[in-house]
Amino acid sequence: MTDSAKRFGVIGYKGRMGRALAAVIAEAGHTMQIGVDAGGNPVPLATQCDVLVDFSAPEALQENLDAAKTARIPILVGTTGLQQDHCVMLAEAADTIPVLQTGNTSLGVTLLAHLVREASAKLGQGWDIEILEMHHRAKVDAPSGTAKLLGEAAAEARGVSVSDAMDSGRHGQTGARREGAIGFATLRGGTVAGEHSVIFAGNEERITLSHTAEDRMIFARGAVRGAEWLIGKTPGRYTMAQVLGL
Ligand SMILES: NC(=O)C1=CN([C@@H]2O[C@H](COP(=O)(O)OP(=O)(O)OC[C@H]3O[C@@H](n4cnc5c(N)ncnc54)[C@H](OP(=O)(O)O)[C@@H]3O)[C@@H](O)[C@H]2O)C=CC1
Ligand SMILES: O=C(O)C1=N[C@H](C(=O)O)C[C@H](O)C1
Repeated sequence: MTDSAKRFGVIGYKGRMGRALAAVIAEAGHTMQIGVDAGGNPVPLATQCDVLVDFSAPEALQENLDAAKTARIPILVGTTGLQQDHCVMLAEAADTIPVLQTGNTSLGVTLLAHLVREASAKLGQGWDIEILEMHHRAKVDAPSGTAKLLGEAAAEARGVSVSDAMDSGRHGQTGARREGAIGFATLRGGTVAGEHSVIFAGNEERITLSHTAEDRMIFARGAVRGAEWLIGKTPGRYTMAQVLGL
C-alpha cells in the first residue's frame, strides 16, 4: 500500500452503490475493508478505516455516525430519504468529526445545483419552478435526494425554505398553482440511473436545466473523490461544491 492509499469502509457494500464503490476504490489504488450491510455492526469496520462511506438506509444513519465518531474518522453520507431528525444527527456528529452529506455525489449534479441557484436568483418570483426526476424501479424514496437538493438551491436563492415551498404529489382538483411553490414530480421505471430537470416556467418562455446519469459509476467516482478530500479535515459539515472547488 502506498502512502496515498487509504482504507475505505463502505456501509451498504453489497448494494448497487456499494458494488460501484468497490470498483472505483480499487481503481483509485485504495483498499476496501470488509463492509457492513443491514444487521452488521459498523464499529469494528470503522476502527480499521481512514474514512467511512455510507450508501445504505436512513435507519442506519445514527449508528454509522456513532461508529465514525468512535473511530474518530470522517464520514461521507450518500444515503437519501433523510428527514429532519437525520439533519440533527448529522449536525451533532459534525461537532466531533468531518461530515459530508449529499443527495448526489456526481460532478454534473454539483455543477447543476450551482447553475440552478444562479438561475433562481436572477429570474426572481415571476418564474415558476418545477422539478422532475426519474429513477429505476427499485428506488425506495421520493422525491429523490437530488431533487430535494436542487429544490433547496432554488429556494435558498429566493430566500425561502424548500419545505415551505415544496408542492409534491398533485392529484385531483388541486386549484391553481400556489404562488412561489416549487413543484416536485417523480417517475419510476426500468433501470434509469438518474434523470433530473429543473424547469423555470415564465410567461411565454421556459428554461430547463437538466442532468442525465448514464451510469451510477459517476456517483461512486464523486464519492471516492469526496471521501479522499475529507480525510485530515477538521470536524464540521462539508459539501461536494467545496470538494470540487465550485
Ligand atoms: N448520494 C448519491 O450520489 C447517491 C445516493 N444513493 C442512495 O444510496 C442509497 C443506497 O442506494 P443503492 O445502493 O441503490 O441501494 P441498494 O438497496 O442496492 O443497497 C443498499 C445497501 O444498504 C444495505 N442496508 C440496508 N439497510 C441497512 C442498515 N440498516 N444498515 C446497514 N446497511 C443497510 C443493504 O443491505 P441488505 O442488502 O443486507 O439489506 C444494501 O447492501 C439510497 O438511499 C440511494 O438513494 C444512490 C446513488 C447515488
Ligand atoms: O437511488 C438512486 O439510484 C439514486 N439516488 C440519489 C437520489 O435520491 O437522488 C442519487 C441518484 O440520482 C441515484
